[in-house]
Amino acid sequence: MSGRRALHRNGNSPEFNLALVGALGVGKSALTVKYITRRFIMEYDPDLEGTYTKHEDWDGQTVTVHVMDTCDKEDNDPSRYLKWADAFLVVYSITSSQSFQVAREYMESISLYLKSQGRECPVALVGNKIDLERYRQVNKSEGASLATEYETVFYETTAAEEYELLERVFQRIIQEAHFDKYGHILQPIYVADDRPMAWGQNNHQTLQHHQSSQSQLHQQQHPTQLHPQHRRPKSPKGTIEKKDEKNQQKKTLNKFFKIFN
Ligand SMILES: Nc1nc2c(ncn2[C@@H]2O[C@H](COP(=O)(O)OP(=O)(O)OP(=O)(O)O)[C@@H](O)[C@H]2O)c(=O)[nH]1
Repeated sequence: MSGRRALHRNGNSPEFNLALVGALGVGKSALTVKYITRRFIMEYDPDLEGTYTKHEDWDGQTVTVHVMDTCDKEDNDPSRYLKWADAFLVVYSITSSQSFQVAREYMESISLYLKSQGRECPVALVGNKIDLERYRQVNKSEGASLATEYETVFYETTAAEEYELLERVFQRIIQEAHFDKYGHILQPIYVADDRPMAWGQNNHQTLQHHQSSQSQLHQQQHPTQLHPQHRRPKSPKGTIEKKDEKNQQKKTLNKFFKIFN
């Protein structure tokens, strides 16, 4: 093994706050718990808002991910998660057109909030419950087009089936959040011939495992995912040099995603 590893710039362990938002019943709790525990649990208290933490081993370093399963009620102030989050997953259920409308409203309000703060932040639009295809009310193309409108990535997934189906959603958003927060790419481990290998021991992934899950996911991803330069270009911060450097790194990031897809 060549041991080409990314060293974290400031020596601290990367840490991210991800907020899942969306209408009631779309599966925010199910996705959160599945990501944290790899288990699908059928019922949750609908009024319970919780934050869960997972430590992942990426490229030999511990990445700490805090996930907030939000529960918006009329009198709740959304700034609790808008201020807190480094990245957002806007979730709807493919079996509910109404939840898709709510997702649209979330996309708009998050976008307005970030603009008002001069912030850039990764957002992913996630259509959940694809195991319930026969009850589908929201076409994949509608999801893709909403994501394109807001220049975000788009996934369809399910909390009820293979862990890998949703793992990729979280991994992608974590990688983007890492790039935005720390300015460099969280790299996978490399083997001697420079091919990506496992993402980390705690992820229990082998190359073969990873490739098969990626090929499944490829079917479900919107093409803009493979071309990050086509999305989220708004409100760049910092100097032009910094921007160029970031663009260069984004291209590299893009290359990694191509490798995995
Ligand atoms: N078949 C299927 N059911 C799911 C999936 N995700 C969630 N569910 C079910 O949908 C229902 C609502 O899921 P929750 O995770 O509670 O949804 P939520 O978005 O957290 O909504 P609240 O708990 O009401 O805030 C539960 O009965 C889950 O078991 C999925 O991917 N597939």
